[in-house]
Amino acid sequence: AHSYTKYNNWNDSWIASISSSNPNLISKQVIGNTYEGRPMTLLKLGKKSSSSKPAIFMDCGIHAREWISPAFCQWFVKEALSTYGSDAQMTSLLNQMDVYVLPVFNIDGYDYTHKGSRMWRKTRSRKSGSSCIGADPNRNFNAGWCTLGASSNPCSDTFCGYSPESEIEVKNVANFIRRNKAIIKAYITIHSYSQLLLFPYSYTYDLAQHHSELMQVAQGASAALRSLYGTRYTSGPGATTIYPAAGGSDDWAYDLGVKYSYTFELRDTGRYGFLLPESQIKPTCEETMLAVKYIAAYVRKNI
Ligand SMILES: Nc1ncc(C[C@H](C[SeH])C(=O)O)cc1Cl
Ligand SMILES: [Zn+2]
Ligand SMILES: [Zn+2]
Ligand SMILES: [Zn+2]
Ligand SMILES: [Zn+2]
Ligand SMILES: [Zn+2]
Repeated sequence: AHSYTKYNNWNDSWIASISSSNPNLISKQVIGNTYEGRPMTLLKLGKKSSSSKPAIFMDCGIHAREWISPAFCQWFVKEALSTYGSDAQMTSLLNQMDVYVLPVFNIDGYDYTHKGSRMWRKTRSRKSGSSCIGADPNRNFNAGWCTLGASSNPCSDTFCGYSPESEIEVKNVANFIRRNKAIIKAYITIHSYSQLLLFPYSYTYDLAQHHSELMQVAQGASAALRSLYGTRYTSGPGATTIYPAAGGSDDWAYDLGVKYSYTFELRDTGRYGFLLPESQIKPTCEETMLAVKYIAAYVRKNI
């Protein structure tokens, strides 16, 4: 059975049940399949409307071993549906915008961490000529592709792929965002761990055009997050806040024109790392809800 306070392996039973639970607020669409043929189902949250509303796109599970990430996307969907009508921020958000949620980006890799090696990070694609498997989806986007902080060695955990968007999962998501870039006002991608709120750029030390605004919003979101349990986050551009690296989804979305583009690195700071205990799922998700709702509210007021 499904539990929001356990790490569930990917299975479309939750997707199927949650996406049919409230036709006025949630629907689903498959944006393509993974390398191993699993459907990438995108959930669309928002008050049903005949015309398309401005939207936020959020993905989880780009990196297979970062289990708290998909747990958060599931939590967000549950909270959105259960607090719509009672929570003012969530009600306004879903009335005025749509929120697209991709609960698990890298399904093949995520499934492999349950059945194979827990510390797997990449996709599970195979190419003749190499015995090594997969590429790092967050080095495979067409944003300074493979220029720094990535490897062209297929056996590396940060292998950038054979070309930009060579990974079908990356291609599927990039296509959806490209097709909908007129309505997508914000991109949020959830990772772990380190407790960071990152924004462009990672592929260069140059400051983004909207650096000061992005920093302001990040600091507000981190403060909202800290207000619940005191969890401390560091905000800043990826290059100086974590490490310089190219091919990331946030940089790509930003350069496409999605101004509010953020990467979350959730709990913790290294004690458990990727193996965050299930006892921390609830507190981590509740505090992160505050940060995501802060960003969403800011975007909504600045459409
Ligand atoms: N644009 C980016 N934004 C964030 C990060 C950090 C994540 C942390 Se898991 C990664 O290494 O892929 C990396 C890049 Cl390349
Ligand atoms: Zn389940
Ligand atoms: Zn499992
Ligand atoms: Zn990651
Ligand atoms: Zn990480
Ligand atoms: Zn809650």
